[in-house]
Amino acid sequence: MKDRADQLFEDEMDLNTLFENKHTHHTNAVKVLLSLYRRHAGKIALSLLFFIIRSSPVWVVPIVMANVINAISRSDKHSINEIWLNVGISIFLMLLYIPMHTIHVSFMSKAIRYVEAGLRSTLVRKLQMLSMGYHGDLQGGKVQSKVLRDVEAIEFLSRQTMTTLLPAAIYLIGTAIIVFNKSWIVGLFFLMIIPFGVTMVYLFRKRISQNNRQFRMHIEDMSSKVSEMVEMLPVTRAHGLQKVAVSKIDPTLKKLMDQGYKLDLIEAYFGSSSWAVFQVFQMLSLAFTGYLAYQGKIQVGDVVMYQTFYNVILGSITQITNVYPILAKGLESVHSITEMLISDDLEEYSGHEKIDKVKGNIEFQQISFQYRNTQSHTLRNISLQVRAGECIALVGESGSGKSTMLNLMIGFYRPQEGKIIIDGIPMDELEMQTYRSKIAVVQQHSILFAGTVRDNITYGLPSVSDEQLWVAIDAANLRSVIEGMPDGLNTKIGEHGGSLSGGQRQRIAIARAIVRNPRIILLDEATSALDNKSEYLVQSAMNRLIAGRTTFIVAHRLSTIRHADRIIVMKKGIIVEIGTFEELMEKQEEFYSMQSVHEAN
Ligand SMILES: Nc1ncnc2c1ncn2[C@@H]1O[C@H](COP(=O)(O)OP(=O)(O)OP(=O)(O)O)[C@@H](O)[C@H]1O
Repeated sequence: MKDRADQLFEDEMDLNTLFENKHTHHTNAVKVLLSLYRRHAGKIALSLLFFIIRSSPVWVVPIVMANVINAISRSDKHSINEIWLNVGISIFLMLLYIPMHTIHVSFMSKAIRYVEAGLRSTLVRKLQMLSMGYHGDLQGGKVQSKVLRDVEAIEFLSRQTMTTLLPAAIYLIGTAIIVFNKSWIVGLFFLMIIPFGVTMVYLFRKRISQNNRQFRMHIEDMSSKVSEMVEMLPVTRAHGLQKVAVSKIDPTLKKLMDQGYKLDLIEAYFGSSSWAVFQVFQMLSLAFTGYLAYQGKIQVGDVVMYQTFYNVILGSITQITNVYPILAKGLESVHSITEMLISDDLEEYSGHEKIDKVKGNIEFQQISFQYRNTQSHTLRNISLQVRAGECIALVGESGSGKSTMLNLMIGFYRPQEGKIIIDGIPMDELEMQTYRSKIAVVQQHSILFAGTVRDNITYGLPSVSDEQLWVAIDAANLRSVIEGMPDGLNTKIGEHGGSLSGGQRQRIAIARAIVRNPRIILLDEATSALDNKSEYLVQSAMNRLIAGRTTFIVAHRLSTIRHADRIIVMKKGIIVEIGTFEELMEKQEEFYSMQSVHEAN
């Protein structure tokens, strides 16, 4: 039973609705960021309020300094108590900084952390909703880069906005108000710097954001190449192709390095130019207020005060301009994530009809199917009726469309023409999650994850008793293997099942299927040769799995083909023959010739 608090947290974390209404691919990154933070507006307002209180020394201290200097320089007009009072107020405000700053950070951090966790969780949810076609197009590394790197950049952007940008803006506005109150001539002089800052940001803005976009693309490219390289590692080593593999990555790294260097240079040029311009202005300001004091228009202490205020204004503008490149980088990441979150390339089927008991009758009606980005149809005009409990072997040359048939049955892809009907209900109307919970898929390369043997077998099932588990394990011929493991069912297996043999991995996948008690089984029989004993163990486990259930097997072994109720022979996306083993052998056509080639080999 899920905790109520957990459920509330989960609901709050799901930001998908925020992106659902946006059908444009040019969503403004700033707007997206604002909508992300909208639900935390209260926390941010409180955080800023405490920030203003904690920052009060910035404005009070220069006034105190001026008061003290003026009191000293005109001691005939001021009492010594003024000095004590001024210093006392400053010290009080400085001590107040400690609690006020902590409260300010705690409100801010809550808002940022929520958005960060919310974005990650929304991305993960979206990944589960996107179609298999989308995942096919997108390389794995890119997804990782979005979930890890881009969310981090957005967190950094938020943090910079709240710890640098907004504070600098508050300092700037607060100080300007005080200076204008004291002397509008000095105020006007100070404000002359602002147009300079704005012009500078504008000039650099375009170049920096273009460079950032290119840099991000290079990083995504690199991470997908590296993950591809890691995946290919066994093949690469086995063929002694290490040099080739490395040389495929080097040019990408070089491009990334060049682009990064270009970016650093632009940022350096941007930073140094603004520094120099502002320093010159500071000297001009000293000359200006010094001149006013010389003329007797302001007091000596005021020169110090204005100079300090000038530094605050200068510091704020420098901070705002310096933080711009970081903001640009973060906004680029917002853009990258938005791309994925607004994608409407969702799961192909969205029917609502739940079937409680799947019997396993399957009908293909005139199916034609073409993968996206391909020129021709992978399946053409497929019609087939399968009774519940029947075992169908799919055979045919490589690329003839056997795995595609299985993919269509799982509902990964939707045929452009024709219908698939399950127990009389068209797949379009079916609620996919309940339907799929009645299907078991055993692939050629059994996908295992890092975790215990038990977790791998019961994957995703809420409650499986030990008794049910052992029945499945026995049926999959795994008892002796598991009993021989150091921690039995709780033994950890490495990622992708690295510590198990091929046959053992297949049998774990078979146990995973058996424990689900599916009505429809889709099997991609492993082509890799197992030794006789292992083959026997896998085969007998498989026979127990498929007994009495509708089964489709992409079959490579003669024993499997022989025992199937019907064999479907495929060629270039169409069904060329259907029949039992004996019938097809008697016909002496496609299947017969395939078998003779097979035997000759
Ligand atoms: N995701 C995909 N996108 C584009 N084309 C694909 C995709 N998957 C498969 N194809 C193409 O569809 C055709 C049929 O592939 P399929 O995997 O169904 O064949 P198969 O009969 O199972 O082959 P094999 O026995 O080699 O596994 C092939 O030409 C293949 O290149």
